[in-house]
Amino acid sequence: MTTTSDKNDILLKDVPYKFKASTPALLDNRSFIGGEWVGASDRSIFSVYDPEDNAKLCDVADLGREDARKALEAAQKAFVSYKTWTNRERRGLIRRWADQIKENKEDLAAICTMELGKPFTESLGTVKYGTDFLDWFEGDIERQYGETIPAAKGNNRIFTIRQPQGVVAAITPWNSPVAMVTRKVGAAIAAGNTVVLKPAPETPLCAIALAKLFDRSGGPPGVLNIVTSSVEKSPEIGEEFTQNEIVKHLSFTGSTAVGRHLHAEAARRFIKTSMELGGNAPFIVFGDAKLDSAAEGVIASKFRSSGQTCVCANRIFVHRSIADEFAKVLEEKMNSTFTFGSVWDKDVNFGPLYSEKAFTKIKAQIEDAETKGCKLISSSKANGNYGPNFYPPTIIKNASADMRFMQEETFGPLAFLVPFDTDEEVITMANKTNAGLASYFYTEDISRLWKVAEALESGMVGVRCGLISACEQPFGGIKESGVGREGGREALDEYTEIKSITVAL
Ligand SMILES: NC(=O)c1ccc[n+]([C@@H]2O[C@H](COP(=O)([O-])OP(=O)(O)OC[C@H]3O[C@@H](n4cnc5c(N)ncnc54)[C@H](O)[C@@H]3O)[C@@H](O)[C@H]2O)c1
Ligand SMILES: N[C@@H](CC=O)C(=O)O
Repeated sequence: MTTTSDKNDILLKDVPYKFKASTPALLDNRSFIGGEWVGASDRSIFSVYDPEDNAKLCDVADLGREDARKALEAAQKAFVSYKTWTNRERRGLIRRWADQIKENKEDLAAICTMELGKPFTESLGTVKYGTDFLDWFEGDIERQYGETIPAAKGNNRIFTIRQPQGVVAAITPWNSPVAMVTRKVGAAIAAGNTVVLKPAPETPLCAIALAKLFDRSGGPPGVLNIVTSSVEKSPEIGEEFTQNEIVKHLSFTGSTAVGRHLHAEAARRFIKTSMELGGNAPFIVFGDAKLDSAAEGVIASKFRSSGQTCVCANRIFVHRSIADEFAKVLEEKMNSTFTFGSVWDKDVNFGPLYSEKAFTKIKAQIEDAETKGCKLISSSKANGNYGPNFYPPTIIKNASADMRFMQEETFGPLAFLVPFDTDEEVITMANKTNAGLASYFYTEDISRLWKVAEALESGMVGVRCGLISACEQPFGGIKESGVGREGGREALDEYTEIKSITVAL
């Protein structure tokens, strides 16, 4: 365990050399509990690294179970008065938070680029996507209606109201450190709950910055708490979240393996869960598809964030009659779309993987494909040295169903093209996975469009569209991709309890 010698040593003294923002004010390395900026009670710290060169960026407070308990208690205390706020008052808070983020979007994007390695221009897009959720919840919160239900007994009158649940414990992944926070925390707080958030150890700085902006928006102490922790200590935070009776809802986004464990632990105490887990999206190009637009769809879906999103196309099925021609069109688009270089250069739109671990995983899928005789075509423009975790956008022709990527998320920029012959065959292959998050397909045939959209086993389907993520859409999966929906009209329902009230006249 690494510790600091002095209680105040944790405070950042030097701004990390990579942080190119107008003001360093948003950058902090402490946790936020009950409105106070704090280090770990045992003073331990962990390091955050730069994905562009693996150099250390800074140390961050490494909180443990006891600190998590304090944060839950602070959230519980805050709930007592926060639950009495009217919907309009909460709406005002969400509005001010969103405005603060918009005013500081460049600084927040710079923090995202620094800790995730996302090109700065893409980070600005991700900050906008994250703020969209707050705009959406702000609009929705005053429309949380109940119902009047005709009673079977003549003298009874039944109606329903929606109430906040209490303390929400939230855990987020590294791959979308702004939007995954606002999508959860924004909905929970808009609905009247208080929150303890544990961000990913790889990208805690965006969550800390978001809490600073929440604080500046007049968020009451304890309504939002941030508990930063290392990879080693995250499981003990998870234990506290699932065992402490204060927690009424565990909202998790991350891998299916960790989600399965937390879901089972939460079930022991009947804690409500929202589980946004891994995907393995099929992307089908039928023989009648417009090849240009299908190739654009693959570029958008497969290579967004260098292939590191849960909804990225993972298995690309192409009808055999157009397979060679499609690979050519895709290669041309790939070569004309991406610009490589420093992630701080505004023209650069493709960055490194987030870590050495991610790089090792995709290398294993590449070796598997090469051993099985596949041909790899990498972007011809990626001819410089872009750092140790960089892998160029790559097409893998003639991939087959016996390869590793068919059953595991690639989470990297590898476009595996698998030929198919019939609609029935491709739907069977597309559904042959435990994941069920997103699916995509391209066709010009209206009857096929409906049949395939209904047959695909996933929570979300993109038809002639490679980018489906939006604040107004119910985002979530079926099968082992999770439970519940975030965003859309369903989001606030997820964070409220429905209560029926029967009045006898
Ligand atoms: N469905 C969605 O909306 C969605 C969105 C983004 C990412 N994801 C998925 O997330 C995964 C990538 O993220 P990751 O690598 O950070 O996932 P991960 O499951 O390893 O980690 C996610 C979070 O859980 C924490 N964690 C790990 N073990 C824990 C434990 N025992 N108790 C408590 N917390 C624990 C981590 O520190 C991190 O904060 C991919 O599978 C991706 O598909 C899903
Ligand atoms: N950021 C992604 C989620 C998965 O990684 C999205 O919302 O599209």
